[in-house]
Amino acid sequence: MVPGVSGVSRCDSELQSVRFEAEMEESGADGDGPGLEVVLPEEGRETPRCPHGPTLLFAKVCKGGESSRRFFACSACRDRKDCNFFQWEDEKVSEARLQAREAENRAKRPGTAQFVKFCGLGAHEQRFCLDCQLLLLPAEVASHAAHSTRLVGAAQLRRPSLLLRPLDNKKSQAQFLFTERSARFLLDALAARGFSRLLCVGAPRLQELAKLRSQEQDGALKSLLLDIDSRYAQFYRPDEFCHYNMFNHHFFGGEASSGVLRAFLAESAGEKVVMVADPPFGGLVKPLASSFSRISELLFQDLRHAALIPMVWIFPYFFEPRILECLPSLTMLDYQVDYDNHPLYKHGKTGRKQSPVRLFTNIPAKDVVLPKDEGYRFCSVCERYVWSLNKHCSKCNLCPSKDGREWKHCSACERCVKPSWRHCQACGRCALPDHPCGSAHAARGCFLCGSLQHKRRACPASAARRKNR
Ligand SMILES: C[S@@+](CC[C@H](N)C(=O)[O-])C[C@H]1O[C@@H](n2cnc3c(N)ncnc32)[C@H](O)[C@@H]1O
Ligand SMILES: [Zn+2]
Ligand SMILES: [Zn+2]
Ligand SMILES: [Zn+2]
Ligand SMILES: [Zn+2]
Ligand SMILES: [Zn+2]
Ligand SMILES: [Zn+2]
Repeated sequence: MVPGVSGVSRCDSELQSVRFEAEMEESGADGDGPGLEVVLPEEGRETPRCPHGPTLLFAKVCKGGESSRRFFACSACRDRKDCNFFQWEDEKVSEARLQAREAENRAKRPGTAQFVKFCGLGAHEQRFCLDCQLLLLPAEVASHAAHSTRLVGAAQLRRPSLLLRPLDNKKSQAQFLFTERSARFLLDALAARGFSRLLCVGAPRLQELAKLRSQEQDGALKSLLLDIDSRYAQFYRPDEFCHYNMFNHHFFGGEASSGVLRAFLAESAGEKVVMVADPPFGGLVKPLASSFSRISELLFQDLRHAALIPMVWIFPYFFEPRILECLPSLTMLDYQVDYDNHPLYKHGKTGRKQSPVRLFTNIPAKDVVLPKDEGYRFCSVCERYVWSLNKHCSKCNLCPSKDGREWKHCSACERCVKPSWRHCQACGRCALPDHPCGSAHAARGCFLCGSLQHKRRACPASAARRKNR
């Protein structure tokens, strides 16, 4: 295993890691411990490339604020089985090895779309190979004779997310697909705000439902899908899909492909464009935020100021501090997103079993109307729609709940806390009843310098380190 890589939640949405994060959050640890930090490259600095595009630079943060020797690793895959790229930052790589690497990267690029040719076939010729997950042209059928294949009709071609097997690789893509309820809510809410161009980043089901809706409404809604799952290229015209890695803003199809996004954004002058991104739930908030900022730059290239594209970033609530640290103009909404093929994240559950997945958006919260019949209401003080159990606290002057449970006010802490927490006299704060009482952990001191006044991210030592770099 690559040193350190196994210890961090990368592009990973498996249940376990999400639950782990949830438990950390529940215990008050909020992820402020030892781990890997992504160091974003300075402007113009090239990083070595793996088959998934430019790699990311990682630094392991140790107690005392020192970071160990830094290294490059794949941005998209956590498991070495999926991508075993590893290079120390200061390692010298021979020209021969660079060339071999480039040849390997080229060989791993997927084939091009054949959607247009496939659509021209007769109904009795349109075959899909279930084993290879490929649409087959007549000349290709013989080589799949030993596989299970089936005819596909126009209706199936319009719903690729029902035809394709969701990628369930726990350590990479883990595709959780929206329920009709969540997808419909998103499309309705965005249409109500007047958005007519939809950029779906890692949201293949949303793209197909947007397209279906558009066909019913004379092309009123235009959408483009950016996703690392190249199987989707088979179902779309080249101007509807880009093979894209959202952790490093890499277009596998090079200039031609990034040009598709540029054209999509440029054409939207006068039409309102919105981006909906549903990344795999992992810890790589910083690179995601960086990619979304780069997409925004393409939209606002004529403007001097750094504006953010209207967006909805779908992610678990316990990433709120990290997301807001990177993109402070976003706010978290109470809406609970649920998924078809996820055992836990289902609508109607209560307590800890509710979906932890929320919307982070720069659309004003008061304008995103959450459905009353699903249990949301408008808080006129907070000026946003909230979940029914999120009761307004007059002492905090806000609706405090993040996790969907009813929080309660602690007058000693002077804030609202989770229902399972009790005020601990020894620690002088609220915590779970079985917390490690009196320990440094319980006191939530800074990981780097031990101060009780701030957390690692706000540590002057950490700021100094960043500046030095
Ligand atoms: C949690 S699923 C979201 C699917 C969405 N809920 C839907 O129903 O349309 C994550 C999506 O991101 C894609 N993905 C995973 N890693 C990616 C990467 N590095 N770059 C771009 N897309 C990625 C997956 O293929 C998948 O479609
Ligand atoms: Zn890779
Ligand atoms: Zn096959
Ligand atoms: Zn309120
Ligand atoms: Zn309160
Ligand atoms: Zn308390
Ligand atoms: Zn205690």
